[in-house]
Amino acid sequence: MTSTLIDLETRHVNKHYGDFTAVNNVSLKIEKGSFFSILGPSGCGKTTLLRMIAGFDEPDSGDILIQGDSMLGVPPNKRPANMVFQHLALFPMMSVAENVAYGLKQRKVQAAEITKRVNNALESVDLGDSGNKRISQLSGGQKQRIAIARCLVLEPKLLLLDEPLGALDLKLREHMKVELKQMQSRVGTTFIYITHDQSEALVMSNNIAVMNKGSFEQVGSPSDLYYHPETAFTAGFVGDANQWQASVSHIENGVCTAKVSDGLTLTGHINPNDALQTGDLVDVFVRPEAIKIIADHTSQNDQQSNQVDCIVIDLLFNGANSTALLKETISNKELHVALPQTGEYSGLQKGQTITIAWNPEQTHCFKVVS
Ligand SMILES: Nc1ncnc2c1ncn2[C@@H]1O[C@H](COP(=O)(O)OP(=O)(O)OP(=O)(O)O)[C@@H](O)[C@H]1O
Repeated sequence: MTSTLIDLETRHVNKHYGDFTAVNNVSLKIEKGSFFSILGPSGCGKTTLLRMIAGFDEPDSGDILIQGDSMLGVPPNKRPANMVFQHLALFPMMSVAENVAYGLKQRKVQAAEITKRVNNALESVDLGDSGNKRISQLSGGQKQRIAIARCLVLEPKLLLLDEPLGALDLKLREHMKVELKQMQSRVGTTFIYITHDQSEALVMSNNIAVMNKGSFEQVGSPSDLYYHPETAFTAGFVGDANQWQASVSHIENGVCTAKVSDGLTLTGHINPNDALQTGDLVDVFVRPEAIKIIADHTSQNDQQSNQVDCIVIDLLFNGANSTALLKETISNKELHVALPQTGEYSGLQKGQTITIAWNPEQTHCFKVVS
């Protein structure tokens, strides 16, 4: 039986700045050769965690192991990990190849070996023909790839990437997402990528840790996090969602019915980790693509669960991601509904009243913790 190799393990890692807890009891295991992202809002502790993995900061307690060896007290340059920063520090006076060779020269590697490894590293980032160029001759995305090649040439076990696409414009960022994912699977090095951008994390990663206020909320594959969020924070942060707060009136077989204060009734799946009781408040989440427009306005005196009349406020065209902005007529809440590209709803008009509905299976309810 083959056992999975773990490249990085953190055990109950904590980091405080005075009274403030920046990283709170974080334990994780990252498999060799995977693309792992740490996703969370600004200030949640991502960079602090990555800096401890790289060795720029030490944890107050807990342990960090790379391929089974504790890294406590090991300086950054002695760890088999390299870090790519958002603002790269390429040397403008050197050629591309000299930039990539820099770390190997510092390590006194022989000239012929340096040439071979630099060429391989440039090939791996698809810039095999750019060795003689000046840094100023490269585009933003090419510079970012050189920064990665400069780390890959040192053959680290872990490549740590701190929001490396943050400084690029939107179009280039979209392009680089795909490039980075392909590059990682080509070289096979374990990538640990931190970002506040959920679409970057979803597109590139094998696994993602969602981080909030110094702790991990959930670790899982992109589709796990998207379809089976385990906390309200994950449901709201990963992907788009419509959200209500409602009071639970009935519980049966893992499903609850809850009423929004103005009368809208919602039915959805209860988070298995919540010990929910009648009368509790729940946050209820429904994805825009889970909602169906079931009819032109049908006047209903008897409101059914997960069904409501809405007025079309606006149609937000964004190619395949087009949505309708609606206002539901019971609580006046604004909702986003995905518009399928089949042309099904092409006749929709601003100001029109329609009826929408959605399935309890695609509705997630989380107990509000006061
Ligand atoms: N050296 C420090 N001294 C005091 N507080 C710090 C220090 N470094 C970070 N912090 C605080 O710790 C928290 C986490 O910071 P960190 O940089 O890890 O967040 P982040 O998730 O990477 O955010 P961003 O996406 O904005 O970079 C923040 O509230 C920050 O103000």
